[in-house]
Parts: sequence; structure tokens; C-alpha cells
Amino acid sequence: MGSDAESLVHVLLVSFPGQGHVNPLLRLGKRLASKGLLVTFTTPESIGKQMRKASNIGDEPAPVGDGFIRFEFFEDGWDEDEPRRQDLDQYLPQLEKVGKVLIPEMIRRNAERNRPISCLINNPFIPWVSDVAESLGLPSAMLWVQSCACFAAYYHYYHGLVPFPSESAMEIDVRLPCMPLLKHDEVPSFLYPTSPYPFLRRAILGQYKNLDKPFCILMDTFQELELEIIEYMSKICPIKTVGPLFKNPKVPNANVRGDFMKADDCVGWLDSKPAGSVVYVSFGSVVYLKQDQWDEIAYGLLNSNVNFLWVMKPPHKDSGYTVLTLPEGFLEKAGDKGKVVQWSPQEQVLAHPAVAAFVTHCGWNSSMEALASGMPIIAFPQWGDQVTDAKYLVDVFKVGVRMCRGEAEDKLITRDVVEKCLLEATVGEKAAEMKRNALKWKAAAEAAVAEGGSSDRNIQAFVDEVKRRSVEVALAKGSKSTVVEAPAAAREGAATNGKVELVSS
Ligand SMILES: O=c1ccn([C@@H]2O[C@H](COP(=O)(O)OP(=O)(O)O)[C@@H](O)[C@H]2O)c(=O)[nH]1
Ligand SMILES: O=C(O[C@@H]1O[C@H](CO)[C@@H](O)[C@H](O)[C@H]1O)c1cc(O)c(O)c(O)c1
Repeated sequence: MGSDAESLVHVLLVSFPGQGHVNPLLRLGKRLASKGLLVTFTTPESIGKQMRKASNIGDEPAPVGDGFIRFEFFEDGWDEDEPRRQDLDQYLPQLEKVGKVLIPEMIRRNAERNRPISCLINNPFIPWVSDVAESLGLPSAMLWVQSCACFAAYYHYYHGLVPFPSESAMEIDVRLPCMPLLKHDEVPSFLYPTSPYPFLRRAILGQYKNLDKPFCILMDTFQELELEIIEYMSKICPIKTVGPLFKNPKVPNANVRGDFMKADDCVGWLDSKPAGSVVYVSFGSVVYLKQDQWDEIAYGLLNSNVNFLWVMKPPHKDSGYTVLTLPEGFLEKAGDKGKVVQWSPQEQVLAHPAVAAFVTHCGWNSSMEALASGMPIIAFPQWGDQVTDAKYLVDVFKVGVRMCRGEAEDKLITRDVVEKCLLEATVGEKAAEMKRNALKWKAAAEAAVAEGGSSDRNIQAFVDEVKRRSVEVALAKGSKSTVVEAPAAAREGAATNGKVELVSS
């Protein structure tokens, strides 16, 4: 590795191997690198392999702005085609068991190679990363990859601060400070007593057990979007909003991507369509709808006569989901009005002038990407944070119409409703108003990440803090001679040009 990279303060990012987790952590990595850090990104090799195949990930550190990003994957100890990876109740303990051994080894290896790690950052589902950091005397931070509203909801549930739906009172509304009243089915659905995903409740709440360990909780949201709840929760937890991470004004670096699947080419097709004429339909990487619902969406799209780009990802072979099909003759009937792909370059799609609206499951990444692209949405949430995100997108941010309330409702959304929602979001005064609101959020998002904006200031403060702590870590370890670039505060009376030479005692 070039000595340029070796002279930088080095942070290790450890990601849970889900697309909705990797994307924001990798985007954070690029942002930190752009501010002059060396960033190593790690996640299990099973996903590393897919990422290498789908994207342009090389062995050498990639320059990003003033710093570098590199990848190092770790084995999760299971065979390549182990089906238990699909069962979080089995996979999360396995990841913890191997990670607690392999991550310290990775850290030691990096120190031996003259790039000692000064800070660890994880995302939810793998809270043990802060234990590893603590045991090695390193600081840690956590990137929360959902909204601050959802963070607050989980926090209040975990600490029993307000009543949530329970077996004896299933349909109660939930009143959380600085948030709109949430109907029972607008609360993150893993918290329902009847949730079919108790393993996801355990996975997400696991982070709250360790919440006192990270010195900072970074969030992929921005101050102006969730002002009151961010201010409220910041008094309780060390929160820094740094989003939308997907907008990196200075260093786009399109080469470094974390897709698990190569995106199909659809931009040429979009180029051939008139401005504002296409509806983009995608339910993210995890949600699968039932076949009868899929059929209704298909007919709704046909009947509405809009152009559409529809993502139909194949299910994982061990997920238990059956492959969805399109109604007979569907593609022929759609002709050039429709395009179906397995995976899309979503960021490019949402930025494309041909796209008028986004039918989304309201995962937080998709929600932030839509908001920051000025894209009106048609909300089709299923579970977890998606139902809360849908509430905010429709009723608070006012950029969307609601097509359904979530999987718990167990209601088939018919083709007529699909058609009505598609038209409501694309034609007429309501559509125009949603577009105006979406463009307002786009501008606010751009201002937040621009130099001196709220998220940019928070990132800079975080980088300065990591640098300051790296000096402390090196001093405490009395380690080999390490050159770090120190923040202004740590530089007082030290060498010139921001470099501090630490010599082993
Ligand atoms: O065809 C697709 C579908 C999704 N995504 C990306 O995958 C992520 C999905 O995250 P989200 O939180 O929206 O949903 P999840 O997949 O975690 O349910 C987002 O960054 C999307 O941009 C993509 O690139 N192409
Ligand atoms: O929770 C899982 O994925 C998604 O994460 C996003 C960020 O937290 C969230 O906004 C979205 O609504 C979720 O769908 C997830 C990931 C995974 O790999 C898995 O096996 C799961 O069971 C859930």
C-alpha cells in the first residue's frame, strides 16, 4: 500500500451483510475517506464475493478525496451454500462468535502492516463490534441506518417509557415525544406482539443493550428533515446526523459501490422516454410480495397506461420464497411502455428526468434516496421501519400517497387502487404539490451535505474527534512510531502542518 494511505488515521467499518446496511455504511466510508481518513470496509466474505463480482472493487485502496477506501472481508465460518445464513436467529450468533475472533485478528494484522486502526464503526444487528473495540482499548461509533423517528420509537420501547401495542391492548395509538401520534400500525412493526419477525425485533433491539458503548451514534438522516425528534434524542444520546449519505457533493466516486448484484442496464431505455412519464417500482432487497399482489400491481400498471420500470429481483435460493411470475402476456401488452429488470442502478434511476414517481416499500435507504432526489413516492410498506417511514413520507414530509398500510393488514391491494394511486402521484394538482415538496426536500438535503451544512459540519466534527482519539489511543498503547494527522485542538504546540509524530516510549 502507498505510504500516502499509511500516514492517515485509519478507521474500520464493520457491516451486517444486508444491502440496506452495506449501502449506507459504505457511503459513510467514502465520506470519511473524502475528509482525509484511511477507511477499511469489512463484511463477511459470502457478501464480499458478490460485491467483487457486481462492482469494481479492487485489491488496492481506492483514492477518495483526501483519503482512501479499501476492502478486507472475513469468513463467517460456514460453507459457501449454508442455508442457515437466511435465519438471523442462527446467523447473528455465528457472526458474533467468529467476528469476535477474526475482527481483532484483522486489527492486529493492520497494525503489523503499519496502518494501526484507531476507531471501529458498525451498523445495527452486530452490536458486539463495540465490545471488540472496548476490549482492545479502541473507540467505537455506530451508524444508525434508519430514521431518527424509528430510533426514538425503539428507544422508548426498549426502556419501557411509553405504552406500545400489547397482547391486552393491540390497537392503541402510540404517543412519543416530538413525534406525530402513531397509529398502532404505524409503529415499527417488529414491535407488535404478533409480529411474524420476532428475530428482527431481537436483532434491532440488540443494539440498545450496547448503546452506552459507542462514543457517537451517526445517523443517515439530516437535521432539517427530522428537526424536533433529533433535538430531543440528542439530549439523551450522542447523536450526529450525517445524511443523506448517498449525496456526496464533492466526491461522487461512482466506482466504489456495494451492490450484491450487477445492475441491469435501463438508463438507455429511460433516456428514450419523455420527462416525467415513468413510474419506478421497487421493493428493495428483502421484501417479497405474494403472487396475487404481484398480479394486481401488474394489471394496475397496465391499466394506468403509465410507462414503468419494475425491479423483479430473484429470491435467494434458501429464503423460502417462490419465484414470482408476471401474468401471461403481460410483457407483450406493456410493449415498450414497460421494462422489467432484476436489479436497477437506483440512484441513477431516481435522478433521471424521465422518472415521475417511485412505488417503494419505504426502506429507509430508498426513502432517503427518493427525498434527496426530489422524487414523489407511492408508499407500499410491508414491515419494520417501513410502516413508520410511510407515515412520515405521506403525512409529515408530504411527498407521497399511500397504497397500503403494511403486511399486518393482510389486505390485497386491488388493481383499481394501484391504478388510482399511480395516477394521483403523476397527474394533477396533488401530484404537482408532492413534486414541489419533494424538490424542497432535495434542496434541503443538498444544503445539509454541502460544505458548512448541518451534516457536513457533523461529519467534520466526527472526523476531528476520531483524529483526536487516535492520538490518545496511540499514546495509551505506547505503540511503534505512528504518524497521524491531528485535528486543530490536538495540535497545540505540536509540529507544523497538522502532523504529530508519536514515538514509542
Ligand atoms: O433495484 C434496486 C433496488 C434497490 N437498490 C438499493 O438497495 C438499497 C435498499 O435499501 P432499503 O433500505 O431501501 O431497503 P432494503 O433492501 O434494506 O429493504 C437502496 O440503497 C437502493 O438504492 C438498488 O440499487 N437497486
Ligand atoms: O432489515 C433488513 O433490511 C432493511 O434494512 C433497512 C435499513 O435498516 C430498512 O430500512 C429496511 O426497511 C429493511 O428492509 C434486513 C436485512 C436482511 O439482510 C435480512 O436478512 C433481514 O431479514 C432484514
